[in-house]
Amino acid sequence: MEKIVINGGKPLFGEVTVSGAKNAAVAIIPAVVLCDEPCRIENIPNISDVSLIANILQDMGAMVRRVDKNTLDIDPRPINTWEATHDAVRGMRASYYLLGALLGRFHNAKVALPGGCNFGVRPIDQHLKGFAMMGAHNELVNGAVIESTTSGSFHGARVYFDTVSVGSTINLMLAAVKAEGQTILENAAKEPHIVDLANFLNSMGANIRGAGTDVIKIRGVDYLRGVTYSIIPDQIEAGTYMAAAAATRGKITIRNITPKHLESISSKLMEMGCEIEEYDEAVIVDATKRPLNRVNIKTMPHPGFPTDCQPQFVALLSTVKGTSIVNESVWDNRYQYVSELVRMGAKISVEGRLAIIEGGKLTGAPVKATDLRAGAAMVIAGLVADGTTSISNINYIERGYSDVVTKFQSLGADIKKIYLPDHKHIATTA
Ligand SMILES: CC(=O)N[C@H]1[C@@H](OP(=O)(O)OP(=O)(O)OC[C@H]2O[C@@H](n3ccc(=O)[nH]c3=O)[C@H](O)[C@@H]2O)O[C@H](CO)[C@@H](O)[C@@H]1O
Ligand SMILES: C=C(OP(=O)(O)O)C(=O)O
Repeated sequence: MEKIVINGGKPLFGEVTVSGAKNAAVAIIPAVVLCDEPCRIENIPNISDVSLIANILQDMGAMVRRVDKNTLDIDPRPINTWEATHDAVRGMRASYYLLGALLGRFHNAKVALPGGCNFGVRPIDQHLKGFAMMGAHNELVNGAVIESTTSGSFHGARVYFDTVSVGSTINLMLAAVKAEGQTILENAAKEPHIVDLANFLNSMGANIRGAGTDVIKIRGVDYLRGVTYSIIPDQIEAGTYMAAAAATRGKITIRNITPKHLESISSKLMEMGCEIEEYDEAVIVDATKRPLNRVNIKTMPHPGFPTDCQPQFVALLSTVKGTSIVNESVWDNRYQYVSELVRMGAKISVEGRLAIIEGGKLTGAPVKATDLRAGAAMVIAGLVADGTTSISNINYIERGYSDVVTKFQSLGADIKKIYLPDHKHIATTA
């Protein structure tokens, strides 16, 4: 078993470089399935979700070659199946993008239901509604696999999403890129990774307009050429380091970022009393100047405050005097980690979608990562807490954070990863 162990209480100082965005990488890699030539993808984060989706493509016949730690060459031409039903597919959320990509390429797809972080129910009704409007017949097989089939014709459609959904917007873009005619997506999500995916597809010859607004128009094309493409910086990883700098009352420079993607996070930190200096591709967060203020936060689809930074900011607010209220408006059940922060002395009560946080002192404790960003929240709490925090289930953290231990070490944190022998059952004799 592996754990992250932190001796807390040291403010962070120095510089850290953000990796490529997880949620862009895990959409762009399956999008390569639609391409008619090989592609090179750069600035790929070194995380387990990327390895998993790359392995899934390889199992389907794609030639995948790791050029270096952050670059993948993918030749999708040898893929000769529209089935992805093995266990790895269930190991991550974004594997459901294979539904849109395979429908787009083969007009048929059979893909296992996805996994990903557990926030209660994560429905895919809007994805399936869109595929059906484009001519697919969707069936849930044995409660575990979605089979989407067509009689050959797969065409554009006007799809109005009942809810703003990142996954459905991406999946429908993938399905529509090579479909016959025009697809119009209304009430579409506007996250930076949606724009990145559209830029990637357009660089290959797709015809997508409006990504980043709530109406996206896609005219189907016949051929997508191979390209070299570099993934955008990770907004959420950047937001995590920003929260960590504030929580430890430190001052850090975060490089390889897009300031525009961080506006909701920067403005919340400024409201708390942090000083933020923005450059073209860097941001400095300075929390050394004055005591921080309590704030309220409501998570929203982009450009609102991202739900994927909610746990990290709850950890930060647990250290800030006064009562802060966080309203999680995207997910029904994204506070499962709160009981772990409470072990560390945080005073948080959860009422439905609200977390009410009474800021104070944190003390090191053994805690677990209950999901990816919950794990990041434990790291932030551990960096602030008096004493030692050990975090288990760090495989969740490694789903989405490249080199998290070395990056925090470079900011002066006393943090390390340890390997513990697995507990063996010792047989007893009568
Ligand atoms: C791999 C990836 O990019 N994951 C992100 C993606 O997840 P994901 O794409 O799964 O999240 P969505 O944006 O689709 O979900 C947003 C809301 O819409 C609801 N919904 C979604 C689809 C659907 O068919 N029906 C429906 O009701 C969900 O229950 C949720 O309440 O966006 C989330 C919201 O920013 C982030 O937390 C995840 O990190
Ligand atoms: C929830 C997340 O990821 P996923 O949708 O892949 O579970 C996340 O990145 O915070």
